[in-house]
Amino acid sequence: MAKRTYKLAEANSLALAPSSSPSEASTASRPLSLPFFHYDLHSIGLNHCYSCRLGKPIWIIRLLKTAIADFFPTFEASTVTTYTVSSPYSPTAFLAQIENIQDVMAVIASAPGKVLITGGYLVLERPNAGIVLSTNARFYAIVKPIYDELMPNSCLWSWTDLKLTSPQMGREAIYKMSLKHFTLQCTSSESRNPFVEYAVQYAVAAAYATFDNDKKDALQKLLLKGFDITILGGNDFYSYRNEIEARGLPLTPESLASLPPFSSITLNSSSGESCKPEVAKTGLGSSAAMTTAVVAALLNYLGVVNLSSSSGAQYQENLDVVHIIAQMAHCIAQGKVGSGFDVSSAVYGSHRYVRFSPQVISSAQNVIRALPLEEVVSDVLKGKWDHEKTKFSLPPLMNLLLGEPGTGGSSTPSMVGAVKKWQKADPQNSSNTWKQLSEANTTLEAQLNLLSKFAEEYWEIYKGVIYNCSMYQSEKWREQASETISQEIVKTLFGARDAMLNIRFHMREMGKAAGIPIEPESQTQLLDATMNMPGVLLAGVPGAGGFDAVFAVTLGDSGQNISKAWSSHNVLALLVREDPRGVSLENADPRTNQITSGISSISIV
Ligand SMILES: Nc1ncnc2c1ncn2[C@@H]1O[C@H](COP(=O)(O)OP(=O)(O)O)[C@@H](O)[C@H]1O
Ligand SMILES: C[C@@](O)(CCOP(=O)(O)OP(=O)(O)O)CC(=O)O
Repeated sequence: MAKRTYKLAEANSLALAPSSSPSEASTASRPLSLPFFHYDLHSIGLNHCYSCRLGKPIWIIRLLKTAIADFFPTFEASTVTTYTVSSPYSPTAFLAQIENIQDVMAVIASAPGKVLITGGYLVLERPNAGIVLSTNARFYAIVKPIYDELMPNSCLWSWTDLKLTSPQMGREAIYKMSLKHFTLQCTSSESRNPFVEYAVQYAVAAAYATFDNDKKDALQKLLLKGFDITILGGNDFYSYRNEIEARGLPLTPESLASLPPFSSITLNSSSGESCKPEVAKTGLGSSAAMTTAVVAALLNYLGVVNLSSSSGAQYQENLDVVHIIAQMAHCIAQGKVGSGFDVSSAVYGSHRYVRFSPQVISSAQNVIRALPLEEVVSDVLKGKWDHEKTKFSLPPLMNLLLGEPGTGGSSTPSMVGAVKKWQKADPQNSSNTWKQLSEANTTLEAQLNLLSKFAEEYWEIYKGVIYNCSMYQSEKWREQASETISQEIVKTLFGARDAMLNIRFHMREMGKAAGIPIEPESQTQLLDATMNMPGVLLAGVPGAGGFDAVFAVTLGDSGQNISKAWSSHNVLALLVREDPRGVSLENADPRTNQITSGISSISIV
């Protein structure tokens, strides 16, 4: 066969597009010029990896083969003798990644990060609602057995092994888990991860609580093989401003895109800055997405739920089980029952949320438990979960944009504590502010829903208005509308803007009264400047506010210009966008996808 070179057209899409020459192929759409390596997979020993995995093809080979087979339906493995790849990974790094990535037994689940655009603080109390958008930032959990075979006599053991790896934090913790009480003992001295620890305990207890005796025997065997759990958070969850500055790169999304996937996480120094959390984060809800991904992967692995077909009533019931176990684990690990919107969006995706009544998980909160964990979990599973989730998404042709003004974020629990203290100390003024905030939140939601309705009923007119307005500052929008429907649409755009301005005003008042920086002065200046940029509908501080990344809702294609304008304000536009998908199972280790998308060409000889 003649040597031919193909370009991998899209990240993660395995479609192969012919390219005219190898040199053209190797410059395929990479954001920044990284060093490229060209090598033949056989020469770096990939054949060996291929054959030593009990005859099971490892992902990379399988994916490459699928890609090639798609292109040449008659392709057979034996007809290809050489795969040459061009990749930003050196041969050693490529192999090291691949060695990490295999195993047919592995269950991989992912859950999204979120942005709470309305309802910060209020959503803590029923029946206030919050609008939460899930994002394309995803957290992954990979669960597989530690041992392929059961050890002799292992059926007599009452402990199993748990290994938890967080490569981005350089952490690995080893535990022993009691199969009787589901307690965990950390046998390595590494720092612990309470979110994952509770996720494991509750997921295993949920399996015992729901299985009949036959299934319990099989469960016991599976548990005795141990759990090997790897957690990986997408770069979007973390702040990389310092790295970008240290590398001398511009503060742009392109620089962010040039970072290796699943980069190491920067820890904030604990030099007395009480407002700074442990990890330098963007505020997308990493702990909730992590807990949800681990719970979903484990519940699937153990056979409690089956998320592999994503429709129907059974699927919804399965999601509800993941939601309950993830809420329990997240609340107990955090040491407080928050509103739960972040776990809810990690499970269900974008929606309008009303919290669950906190007493539904009170039996899990009793430190001195009279009941075995299995019964506690069973109780909570059967409890009256009264949270509400209503479909919500941004109106068409509108985009979510996030900008990071500083680095490191704020600590939410201390801000919530301050607001609660103010509510107690000044009940009258605080309830007044809450009432006005609640009205403004409702108005914004209504205006956005109305815009979606206009899009549905008058698509062409809607599209025209949005694209026209996307090019101008809001003060020029009225000039863009000549007839009644267009004028109504523009009026609704202003309705949404005004509601947001109201929300911001009352959030600032609340911050001043409670003595905390909900919309600090620096953010006010940034948000005012942003709302005056062409094509910006609205901007605000998400969730609890503070120094986390700010959000903007932009019209049409104006986002790119806003990223540039932010860059000149020393604000880093993130790569995050709205993605309404909630928790899901994945076909492959995300690091494999990154490898295949990092390969710009394959030459077949
Ligand atoms: N990749 C990771 N590996 C291990 N733990 C992580 C990882 N990402 C986040 N965490 C945990 O989650 C915590 C941050 O969660 P949280 O305070 O809820 O922030 P966020 O605003 O992102 O939700 C971190 O302090 C850490 O304990
Ligand atoms: C104050 C809140 O209503 C919203 C907090 O919103 P954030 O989005 O700031 O949350 P974290 O991910 O915990 O930082 C508290 C709550 O509802 O839990």
